[in-house]
Amino acid sequence: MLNQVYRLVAARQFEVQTVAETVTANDVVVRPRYLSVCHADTRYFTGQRAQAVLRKKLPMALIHEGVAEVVFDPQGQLKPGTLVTMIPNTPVAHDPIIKENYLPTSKFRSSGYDGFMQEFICLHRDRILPVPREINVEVAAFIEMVSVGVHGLTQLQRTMDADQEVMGIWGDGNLGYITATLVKQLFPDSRLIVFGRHQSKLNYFSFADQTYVVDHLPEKLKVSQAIECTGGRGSEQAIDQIIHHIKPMGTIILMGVSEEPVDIDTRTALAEGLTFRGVSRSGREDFERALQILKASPVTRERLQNLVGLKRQVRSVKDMRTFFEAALTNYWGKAVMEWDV
Ligand SMILES: NC(=O)C1=CN([C@@H]2O[C@H](COP(=O)(O)OP(=O)(O)OC[C@H]3O[C@@H](n4cnc5c(N)ncnc54)[C@H](OP(=O)(O)O)[C@@H]3O)[C@@H](O)[C@H]2O)C=CC1
Ligand SMILES: O=C(CO)[C@H](O)[C@H](O)COP(=O)(O)O
Ligand SMILES: [Zn+2]
Repeated sequence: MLNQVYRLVAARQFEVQTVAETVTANDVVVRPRYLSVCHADTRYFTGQRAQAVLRKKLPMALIHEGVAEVVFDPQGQLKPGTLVTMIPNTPVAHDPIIKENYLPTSKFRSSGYDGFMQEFICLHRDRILPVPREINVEVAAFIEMVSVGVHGLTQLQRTMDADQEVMGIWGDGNLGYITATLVKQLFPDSRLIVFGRHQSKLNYFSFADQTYVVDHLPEKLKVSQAIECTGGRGSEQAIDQIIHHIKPMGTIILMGVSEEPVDIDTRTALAEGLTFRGVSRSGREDFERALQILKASPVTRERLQNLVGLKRQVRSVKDMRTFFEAALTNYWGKAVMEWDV
């Protein structure tokens, strides 16, 4: 099969390249319909990664969040037109202990391997899952980020002590919002507090029990467990604040990505017996759990609909660049492309 792949070749520059691909009986060919932008993609688009990283990874098709429709299933199990979510992590090995998203051999799309900005995508059949009809296509575009939130909270459940009284989320952006909606489903009896930098963004978290702008925290405020969803330079301040506002022996889930190493007050972390758990990406089981939650919970679907911040049709290489530029200045929510190339 000859495929058109839309690759980032240098900062802010996309090019179409024709690639010959072999479709085996274990694959399914899909056509992307709606694609959603992650911070990881904008870091490549703007050339924010280290030069050595860019040299190694580009040219590469961006995007690892998206929904597609089936074009051809060699086994005839999936009908053409079936809406599917695509799992960007592609494991090439199995380990009884290490999850697929932490295996160094796994290939992750739009991080060294071509992402979803393609005419067709040929995926192994275990890398797609049908999307229940209850889920709106724009929300379906960012199921991957929902699955990362699910993975983070699953890891929290496996690590934390018995105290579920107050869950604290640091970060008032996309990941913070998604994780907050999931906390309401997975920890229904807990109080949810969201900590952010912008009152105008915190206003969207109307379902949280409390929100705070981070420069006005009551000294005595304590959370039982904490989830960091800030990333970038903000994560140092967030981690420091978490260390000083979490109860002894609490667990801190770290999800934000920082280009530079950040300082951590280990003296206090040691004295209070804190646990830090890094969480990155997700695997098939997290996608399955995310789909179950979305199917079963109309209120979660409604809340996630509020996260669609920018939606535009993309039909050409020129549109791709214009869309990414618009995504960079989009203040609230996910930027979703209606992929029509
Ligand atoms: N682990 C994983 O697998 C994944 C990680 N990520 C990462 O998560 C991070 C967040 O992504 P996303 O939500 O899309 O980004 P957003 O920019 O939408 O959200 C981050 C928000 O956190 C705010 N913030 C910054 N510093 C603090 C602070 N100290 N306390 C509270 N809030 C703060 C930011 O404000 P301001 O803009 O003013 O700085 C911004 O509003 C990124 O680094 C992204 O790469 C994303 C997906 C998956
Ligand atoms: O967004 C993510 C998962 O959804 C990850 O943060 C992303 O994959 C990290 O990749 P990279 O190392 O290329 O920045
Ligand atoms: Zn991502």
